[in-house]
Amino acid sequence: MTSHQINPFHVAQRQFDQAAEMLNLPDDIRAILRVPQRELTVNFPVQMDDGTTQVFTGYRVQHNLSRGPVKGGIRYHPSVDIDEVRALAMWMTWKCALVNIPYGGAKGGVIVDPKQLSIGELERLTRRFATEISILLGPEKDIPAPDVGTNAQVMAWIMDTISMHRGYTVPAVITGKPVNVGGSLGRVEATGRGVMLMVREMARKLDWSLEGLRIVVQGFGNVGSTAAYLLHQLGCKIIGVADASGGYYCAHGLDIPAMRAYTDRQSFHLLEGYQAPGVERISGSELLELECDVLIPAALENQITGNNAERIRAKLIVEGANGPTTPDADAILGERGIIIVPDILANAGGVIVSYFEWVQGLQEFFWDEQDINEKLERIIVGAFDQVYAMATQRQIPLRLAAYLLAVQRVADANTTRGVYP
Ligand SMILES: NC(=O)C1=CN([C@@H]2O[C@H](COP(=O)(O)OP(=O)(O)OC[C@H]3O[C@@H](n4cnc5c(N)ncnc54)[C@H](OP(=O)(O)O)[C@@H]3O)[C@@H](O)[C@H]2O)C=CC1
Ligand SMILES: O=C(O)CCC(=O)C(=O)O
Repeated sequence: MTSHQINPFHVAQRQFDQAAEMLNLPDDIRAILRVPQRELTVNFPVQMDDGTTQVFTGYRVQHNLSRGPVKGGIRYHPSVDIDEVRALAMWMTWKCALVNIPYGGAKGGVIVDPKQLSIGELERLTRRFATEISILLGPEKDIPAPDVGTNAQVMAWIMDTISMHRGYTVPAVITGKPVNVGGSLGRVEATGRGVMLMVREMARKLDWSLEGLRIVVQGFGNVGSTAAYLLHQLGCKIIGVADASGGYYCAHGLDIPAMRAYTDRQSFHLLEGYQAPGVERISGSELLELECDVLIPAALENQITGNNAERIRAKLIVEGANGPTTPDADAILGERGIIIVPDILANAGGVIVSYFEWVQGLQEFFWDEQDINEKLERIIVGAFDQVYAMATQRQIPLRLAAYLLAVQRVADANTTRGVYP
């Protein structure tokens, strides 16, 4: 099966089923948690620059609302489909529960390649999509954020659109906004910062020095490029990075600040065309299979599967992306002794600082960046310690330990609230 044929929702359900079985969850709770609570599909028109009208399809899925309003990003990508959004929404539920912030999980997406749109088309698409899903949104109901293909500017348009409908500014309806319209300091870097902290914590457990640690990063967008940059600053050697255009490899370590400066100058932040002495072009699959200490998948789902898991030569995988490793690959990597810090922990830095942004927006009192980074570190390292302790005590993989903790919390909230009548 190729990575495109693996259904992410089936993957998410398999992961849940394994945890539910080990937790011995009652059948009714299993049935509730196995599927999303609410799903909205919208088909909406957008006027294109050439005067034609195109109809786009988008989704907002709310997986579980038992622990609070739902939270999760909005993705713009040609391969978005309802099952991908369902999976991403379910993973958000577990992620928020694992780091113990008062949210359920949601996700949204539009089937579109944002690179093919003009800035005006992107704004019109965003405002129309926001209007279509606005029946679900609100600071007390559902709070979106950025994901693949969206950014702070897109969040600002969504906030502005919802505010236009309400007749007053509603900053807490969305997070990941620019700082000048109520965004939080530290949010842009938060997911990559969390990934960096997870590499640091796992290195401590393994007694590895960060100096010279050989790291490969797949995906050079918000998450991948920030993680690469922060780890480079700590003295790690980033030997390979890739975006959708392919990979870049240098055994002595890539100049990550220069690569970030290069992508900042390109439209859509692409690496395509980057050249430097000693840097080799390699394919995306070669990049994943490079010999290294740490592999950080930070692009899309289903990158490490039953097809390539035998060829992965990292000692540690820290999942910046959601769902980059399938259960078949998990089993193979586990047998080979490769440790995985799972997505619902490793990339939780983003939603943690989104939580801070929401709180700051609701109270209209803003914190400084040091305060935010310290709070982020305390929460994500605290969650790591809990997961690591459980995994060690029960001799199970970190992913399973994370699921046992998270799923139990969500199940408990569901049970405490009760099923009416
Ligand atoms: N943004 C956030 O706060 C959070 C994001 N995540 C997850 O992190 C992952 C990345 O998100 P984010 O960084 O925000 O997204 P971006 O859109 O900022 O970046 C995505 C990156 O992945 C690259 N990419 C896409 N397809 C491939 C491929 N086949 N091989 C290699 N690289 C590829 C893109 O390349 P190109 O530009 O060439 O298309 C781009 O560099 C996703 O799984 C997302 O769900 C998780 C938690 C929070
Ligand atoms: O910041 C958020 O609210 C959610 C980010 C997100 O989509 C994710 O963690 O996958």
